[in-house]
Amino acid sequence: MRQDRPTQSQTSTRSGFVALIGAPNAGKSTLLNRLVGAKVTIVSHKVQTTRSLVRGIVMHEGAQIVFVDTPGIFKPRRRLDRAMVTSAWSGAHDADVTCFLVDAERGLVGDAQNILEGLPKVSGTKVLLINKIDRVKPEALLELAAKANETVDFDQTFMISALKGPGCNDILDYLAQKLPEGPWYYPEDQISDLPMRQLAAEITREKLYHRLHQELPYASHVETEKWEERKDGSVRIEQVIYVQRDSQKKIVLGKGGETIKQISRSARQELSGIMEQPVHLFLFVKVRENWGDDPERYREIGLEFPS
Ligand SMILES: Nc1nc2c(ncn2[C@@H]2O[C@H](COP(=O)(O)OP(=O)(O)OP(=O)(O)O)[C@@H](O)[C@H]2O)c(=O)[nH]1
Repeated sequence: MRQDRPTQSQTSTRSGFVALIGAPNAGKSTLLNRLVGAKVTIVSHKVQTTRSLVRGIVMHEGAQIVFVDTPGIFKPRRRLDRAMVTSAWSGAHDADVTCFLVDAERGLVGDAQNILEGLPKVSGTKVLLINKIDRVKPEALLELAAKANETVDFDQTFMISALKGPGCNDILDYLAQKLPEGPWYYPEDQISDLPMRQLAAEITREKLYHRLHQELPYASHVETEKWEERKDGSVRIEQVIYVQRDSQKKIVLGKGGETIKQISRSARQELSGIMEQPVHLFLFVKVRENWGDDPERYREIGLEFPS
């Protein structure tokens, strides 16, 4: 999964992989987008938004820090769940540094506690990030930090608010000096390794999450099928939203196609902004009953198909 370290000898630079792991909704995607300074991964108030490993690249004080945003780790039930959780742990096992993000308000309960107990098996530097400090009293933070450090001997602990900013720059300062010496993996101006087609599909999926409040988004999946750069400088993108039932298709379309129009409009606006060019976005909804059991769909998302 991770790339081999480039072979040319260079000693003045540092580089490495940093996995962000945590329970669903801990704030991993929010943190990654803040550290990178741009949107590379989707955020929603619903859990389990991130499905595969997304890399966000930060240049800081001569170091290239390649963050790997993992799906939230939770007790898997469906096949898709299993693939997501396996992918998250493999992100940690491959990394030079693993940052465990905890939601300060929720504390070390349920999934967060299970991850904490699994962390001793992960090698490399381990960092505790206590997030959402804007939501709790300072005393509670110290208690939480002490409790987590009883189970895992963290190399460093940071108190942060990924949403508001405090503490986030300190993480970069620390990581920049902690990563091993070596040449950079990616060009200096690259901020993500997510192909544009996939990012475009993720943006539409985010709009689906925001727009529809039922259980539906978990049963849906977006793929970019066509991508055509036009002579006038615009791009024409066709995407398919896969759902599992006819009733779900109706919900996505909405009355007179109103819902899908709104989803399309906000996805198009965001994409045009990111790509700095006009975008024509066409969305289609298809029913595919068993997409959750189809290996091809997993490959598209970037996950291993669990047996
Ligand atoms: N108040 C507050 N809210 C935050 C903070 N960081 C993240 N959030 C919110 O927490 C929610 C979940 O954030 P995400 O970044 O999607 O969480 P995630 O860990 O990537 O979630 P999954 O994709 O489910 O694994 C969103 O509504 C964020 O706005 C923070 O520092 N303070």
